[in-house]
Amino acid sequence: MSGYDSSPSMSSSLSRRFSLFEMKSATDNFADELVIGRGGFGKVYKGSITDGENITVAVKRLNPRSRQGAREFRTEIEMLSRFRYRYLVSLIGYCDQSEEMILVYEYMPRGTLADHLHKLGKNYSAPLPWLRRLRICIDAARGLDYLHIGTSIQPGKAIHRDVKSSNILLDDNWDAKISDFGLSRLGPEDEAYSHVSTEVKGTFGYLDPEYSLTRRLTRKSDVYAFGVVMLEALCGRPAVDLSADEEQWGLAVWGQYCIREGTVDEIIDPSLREEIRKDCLMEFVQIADECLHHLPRKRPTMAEVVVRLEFAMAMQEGNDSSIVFKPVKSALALQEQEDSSDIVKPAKMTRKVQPYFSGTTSGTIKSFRICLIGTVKCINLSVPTISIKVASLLPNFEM
Ligand SMILES: Nc1ncnc2c1ncn2[C@@H]1O[C@H](COP(=O)(O)OP(=O)(O)OP(=O)(O)O)[C@@H](O)[C@H]1O
Repeated sequence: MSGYDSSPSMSSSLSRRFSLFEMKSATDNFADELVIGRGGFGKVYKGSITDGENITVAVKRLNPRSRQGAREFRTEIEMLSRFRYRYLVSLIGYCDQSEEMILVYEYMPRGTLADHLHKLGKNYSAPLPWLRRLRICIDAARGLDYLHIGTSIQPGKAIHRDVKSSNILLDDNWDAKISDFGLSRLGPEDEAYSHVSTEVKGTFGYLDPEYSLTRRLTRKSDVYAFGVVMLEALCGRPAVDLSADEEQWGLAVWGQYCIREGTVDEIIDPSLREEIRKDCLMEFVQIADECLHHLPRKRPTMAEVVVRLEFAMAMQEGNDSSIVFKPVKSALALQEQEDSSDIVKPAKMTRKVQPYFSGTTSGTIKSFRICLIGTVKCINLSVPTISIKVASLLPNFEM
């Protein structure tokens, strides 16, 4: 029996149900040469199915022994059958036969935003130009806005809960789409700040501190994570970098500190310095800073983020030739400078990770690195699902 109960309400007429035989022939019996990626819940293969014509697909084979995986498998099908939009990756179908749980997606040939930002030199030779990064951010923001609010034709009302650069996929035209809905939640129905109480889930480096503390999940937790993605795009740094100096381990805190100190130039991706217009950079940095505000209600909605990113893009595309890089402070930073209690200063961290909050909760850390600072040793762990005492990798705040 499969770990997934495929009641008729679960499967959508829009998603095709494949047999295991079809999945094996699509992936040459799950051949290793066809593996294009690995996530915490299994391998992803490049495959081919026929539906009148040959279609290239991405086949995600989940670990059948993972109970958590079974839940996420069901959620992914429910969400992607309900929400269909050009900025969300499309689910073509699924297979739930003989203990197997397999998802079939449209194939995204240019991989993930994370690949292009953090795997330069491996699969990708040239850094992404600034305009492309901006467009990718706008596409991803549109996808999230749709998920949060929907359109007049199709209401949204969901929270993604695992927004990160490795869940932003890129197609042939560099159009970006949000993927990985296994952790997402439906609701709440009404205004942006209403919440649902849930176990704390997500990925370190992107977790909204307020959600981590209170378990009150709102759309603003996605906005926070999106702010981290924006900083990644600007800086070319991962959300958590344990090989950096201790005060720079968490990009969210480090980035905000630099924004408020007017030292963004220290962390901006060097390949972008000649490209970014000052006014565009100011706007971009200000949006990111607001997305990362410690109070969820002070963060913008994704709809506002879309509009403002489009504005930033218009600035970048303007004809004015004053493309200069100068350190900037966001308006928010300037406004809050008056209130010193709001200024976040990353303190020098002690060697051991400081708990930013505590409490036993279930975290889906699908893969992370433990780096022994000062040595070159890195251990890659892949843990399907674990229960943890949550300790954020963010440094302590000096108040
Ligand atoms: N639709 C797709 N088209 C092309 N490649 C894909 C697609 N979906 C996933 N991949 C590749 O497979 C990799 C693993 O994806 P997956 O969603 O399983 O894990 P992840 O999001 O990277 O990590 P995790 O889900 O564990 O947090 C991705 O990084 C990407 O390279």
